[in-house]
Amino acid sequence: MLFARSLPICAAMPQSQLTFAVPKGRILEEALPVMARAGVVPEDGFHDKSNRALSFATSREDMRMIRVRAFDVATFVAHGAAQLGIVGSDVIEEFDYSDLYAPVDLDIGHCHLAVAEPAESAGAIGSASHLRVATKYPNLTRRHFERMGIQAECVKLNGAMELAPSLGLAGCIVDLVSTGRTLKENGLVETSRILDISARLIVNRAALKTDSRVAELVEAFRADADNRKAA
Ligand SMILES: Nc1ncnc2c1ncn2[C@@H]1O[C@H](COP(=O)(O)OP(=O)(O)OP(=O)(O)O)[C@@H](O)[C@H]1O
Ligand SMILES: O=P(O)(O)OC[C@H]1O[C@H](OP(=O)(O)OP(=O)(O)O)[C@H](O)[C@@H]1O
Repeated sequence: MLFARSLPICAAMPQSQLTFAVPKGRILEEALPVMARAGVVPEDGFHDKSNRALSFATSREDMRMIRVRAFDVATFVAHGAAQLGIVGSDVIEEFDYSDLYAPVDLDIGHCHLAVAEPAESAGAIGSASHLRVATKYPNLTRRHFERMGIQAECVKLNGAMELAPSLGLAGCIVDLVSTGRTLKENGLVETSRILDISARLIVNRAALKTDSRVAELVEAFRADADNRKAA
């Protein structure tokens, strides 16, 4: 305590490292140019697919980039382990973390969350009072069906949801759709659209309040998004 009080206040004190979390899959390709325009470029090793490192230096000395699963981006940022991140609004809505703030819609990673049923019995769930649903999004799914007065029992899967109805695991699925090809090729049809999705810049609320670099980055991403909208 005595030591902390006697520390001199020095303007040139080194700043702590910022951590920027990005999802490792499909959003990444679209996110990298957006990040570059905001002044954040990962080191060359980031693009090497055989590289097993998860944390990378960036063009900013005071920032590293971590590459994690999409759902984990929100977890790292909400807990303050990363100050900033990019993630789909599906993930933000599913978790609903109070410490997470999503100030900029990046207008990339567009898709939507939908209910899909077997083509041969499409519409059948409308009359059910209880349903078994395969999904990666149990919270959004329960909320959606509650609004319809249907109790949804969710079977949590992490991928290949489309297999569940034909194998008797669930009556329908709630999953992401972009081209619709996966549904079609697996004998399913979309019967209800739940949520339109795009990728967002997310920040930890406490970091935004206490670190001016976070607020500056939010402004840089916002200016870029506004420029693209105006173009
Ligand atoms: N067709 C699509 N299918 C899945 N996600 C899509 C699609 N189109 C856009 N997205 C967005 O991409 C996000 C997934 O991002 P990404 O693939 O980069 O993460 P990931 O870490 O590889 O995901 P996972 O945890 O499934 O491995 C979704 O949360 C969604 O917001
Ligand atoms: O409408 P489409 O363009 O066909 O895209 C939708 C598919 O893409 C996603 O899966 P992904 O490829 O991310 O694999 P996953 O099943 O492992 O999540 C999603 O879960 C759908 O299965």
